[in-house]
Amino acid sequence: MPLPRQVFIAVIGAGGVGRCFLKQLHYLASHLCRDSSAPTYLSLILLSTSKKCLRNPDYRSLHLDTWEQDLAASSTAPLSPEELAEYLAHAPNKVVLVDNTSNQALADAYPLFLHKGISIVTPNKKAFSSNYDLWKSIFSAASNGNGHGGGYVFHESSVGAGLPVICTLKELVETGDEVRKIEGVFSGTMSFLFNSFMPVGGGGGPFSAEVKKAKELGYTEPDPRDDLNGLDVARKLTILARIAGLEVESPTSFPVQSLIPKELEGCKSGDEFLERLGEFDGKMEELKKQAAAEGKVVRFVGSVDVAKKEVKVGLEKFDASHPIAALKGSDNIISFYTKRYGDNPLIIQGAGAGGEVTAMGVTADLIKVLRLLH
Ligand SMILES: NC(=O)C1=CN([C@@H]2O[C@H](COP(=O)(O)OP(=O)(O)OC[C@H]3O[C@@H](n4cnc5c(N)ncnc54)[C@H](OP(=O)(O)O)[C@@H]3O)[C@@H](O)[C@H]2O)C=CC1
Ligand SMILES: N[C@@H](CC=O)C(=O)O
Ligand code: NA
Repeated sequence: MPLPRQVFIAVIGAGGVGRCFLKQLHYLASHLCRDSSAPTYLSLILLSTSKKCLRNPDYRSLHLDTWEQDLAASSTAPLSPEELAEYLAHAPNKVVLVDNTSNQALADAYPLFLHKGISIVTPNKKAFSSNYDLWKSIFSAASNGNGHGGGYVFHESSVGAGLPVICTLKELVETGDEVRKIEGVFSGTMSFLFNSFMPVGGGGGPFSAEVKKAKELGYTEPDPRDDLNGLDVARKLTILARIAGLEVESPTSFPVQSLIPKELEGCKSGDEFLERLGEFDGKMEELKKQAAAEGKVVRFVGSVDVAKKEVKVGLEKFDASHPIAALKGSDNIISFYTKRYGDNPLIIQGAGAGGEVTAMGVTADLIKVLRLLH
């Protein structure tokens, strides 16, 4: 007999973000079940990486305190998205799927999960920034705002990690403000790279060494080339532009500046790319010198001009006194220019990458779904 107000959780991906999410889920589950007035029991019923899967055939709970050893000991292969949807659709309680991967096939299956009443929370940008048809299928299958029995979907951490970027933009739009322009630094990796390699006042180590550091710190995409080619920022701007009402077809349908040297475009793997990147440190030093000669620094930025229907992504020079030049660490800064806010934009700033802050956005989205399910 299922416990009252029990919700099943299936987690795909246990990397930098996934393992922080599992820790936060453990905290949340133990707090929610102690609420004597309305306890909610969260049960982890499936956990999968690209190589292994952990699940009990009768949907019995997995152990949140020993998942790592249990997963390592498992010899069960991961399910395909279709098998996963089937398995979760037959669960005797409501299910929330937590996609902590950057997998496109799983993202393509979101409409299938939602149609089956399975809710989704995720930091994965792929579903919301690929072709516009997928975006439409996801939001017509989801119950968000139209309550027709599908699951709910939330993806706050797909832009600005845990920073409240998507919910803020949605509230501006839903309350009738006119969003005119969104601009800023949207990549934790790019922010870290340029803040460290080209700090205001001079100094900074070789560019390639900072790229390796950003990967070690868990800021980059699984393959750091997805950050350096500008596509990660282009995906985030595609998501924001769509929420602001622009029908952007894909993240490659507007100008995106890539920092991948032409000679390294053919690298077979991210590791080969990282090994050879040092050969191009001289070019980045040149860029730094040119900007310094004008008393400026270079930063990787993006913008959505809603009125002009223009999106762009690339390098720009900034005076040392500009707030973008003064960012630290992996900070993002995102400015919303709207009719209500006039010339003084609404600004959101803070860490834009990292396991804990990204998982926080995912866990907060899970809490939003739990409130809607009950
Ligand atoms: N890191 C960050 O700061 C931020 C990340 N994000 C997004 O969060 C997501 C996760 O990022 P991060 O944790 O850093 O990435 P990692 O590479 O550290 O982890 C990815 C995890 O997903 C698993 N995985 C990949 N493909 C599949 C698949 N087909 N089936 C099951 N599991 C799969 C991997 O399995 P295996 O262990 O077997 O390789 C791994 O456990 C990405 O979409 C990223 O864009 C968003 C905001 C910030
Ligand atoms: N690789 C991304 C992670 C968050 O989306 C970044 O660096 O911003
Ligand atoms: Na966010």
